[in-house]
Amino acid sequence: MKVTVVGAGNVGASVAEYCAMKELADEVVLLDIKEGFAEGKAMDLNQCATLNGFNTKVTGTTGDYSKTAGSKVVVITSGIPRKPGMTREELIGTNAGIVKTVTENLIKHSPDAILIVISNPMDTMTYLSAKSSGLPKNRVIGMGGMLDSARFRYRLSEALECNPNDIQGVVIGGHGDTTMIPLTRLATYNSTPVSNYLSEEKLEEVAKATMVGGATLTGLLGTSAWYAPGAAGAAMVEAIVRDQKKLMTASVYLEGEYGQNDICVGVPVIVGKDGWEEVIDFKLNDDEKAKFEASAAAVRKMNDALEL
Ligand SMILES: NC(=O)C1=CN([C@@H]2O[C@H](COP(=O)(O)OP(=O)(O)OC[C@H]3O[C@@H](n4cnc5c(N)ncnc54)[C@H](O)[C@@H]3O)[C@@H](O)[C@H]2O)C=CC1
Ligand SMILES: O=C([O-])CC(=O)C(=O)O
Repeated sequence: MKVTVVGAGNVGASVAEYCAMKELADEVVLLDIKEGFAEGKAMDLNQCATLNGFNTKVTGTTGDYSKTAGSKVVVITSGIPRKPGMTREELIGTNAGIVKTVTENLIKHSPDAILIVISNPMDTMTYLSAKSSGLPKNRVIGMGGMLDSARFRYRLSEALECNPNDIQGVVIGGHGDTTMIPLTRLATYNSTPVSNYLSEEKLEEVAKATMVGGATLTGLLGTSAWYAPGAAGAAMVEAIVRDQKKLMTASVYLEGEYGQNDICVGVPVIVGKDGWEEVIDFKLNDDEKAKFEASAAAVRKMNDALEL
């Protein structure tokens, strides 16, 4: 079984590394347009096989899509990342063209694949991929909410001074600095509401830090993050190839769910071998519903800039 990752940069190489480490496929194909880059990353990763004890083979290619043929899952990370001070939305001018071309090329060689879109602005790139691939809606999934939820859980664990794995928490809505919605009301510490332990002010602080999580890292690193984005991408690959039926937040094409139509935006979904299989209704309260509507409106405005 084959998994392809397009874009062998920071995020793509990280997705490929986690996929190899977890042996999620027999072969992981890395494709990039920069001459020799994907081949180099593949060689470096293959030289980890005996050190980390994995049997997945990594193949690198400069733009040869025939090597990606028959992939079960493809992960799209190609495009530019933001620099400090930029928003994700500012990347649309460059990344829309890249994501559209890449999607079309991938589908020619892997018509049965499930697409995981990571390139930013992710919700709009997922919508573009869904439209330009013509694939059934369940086979196009945007990765953002898993990362944002992981950051939310981590920030909550810092505030509670506890193990992050004891925290449950979900972020829905758009994957943008102002559009994501950390669902503080539903977050728990081993099944007990986090509000039992943290003040309103502290919870607000955690939610705000979560929303600008990507921007904070971009400010520190000079480019955007890759370890947690790579791990989140690989977790979605795993849910598909191992048919885990996991509840994950992902950007998917909505037809009435959460009151939205003809848009890809982050909602809780079950992920398994067929892609995203079902949207789960979290029964939002009025305040959360209003935030979700505003978030979807902002994503929709960005989608309007696309030439479909
Ligand atoms: N959805 C999310 O949660 C996250 C999204 N991102 C986004 O992922 C994207 C990639 O980020 P990084 O890996 O840090 O950037 P990077 O610059 O390290 O890597 C991007 C790679 O894409 C390649 N590329 C460009 N055009 C291509 C094409 N037409 N075909 C094949 N490859 C092509 C480049 O040569 C480069 O190697 C960015 O748009 C970034 O904003 C990053 C982190 C999290
Ligand atoms: O912040 C960025 O531009 C990259 C990204 O989406 C994230 O790390 O959440």
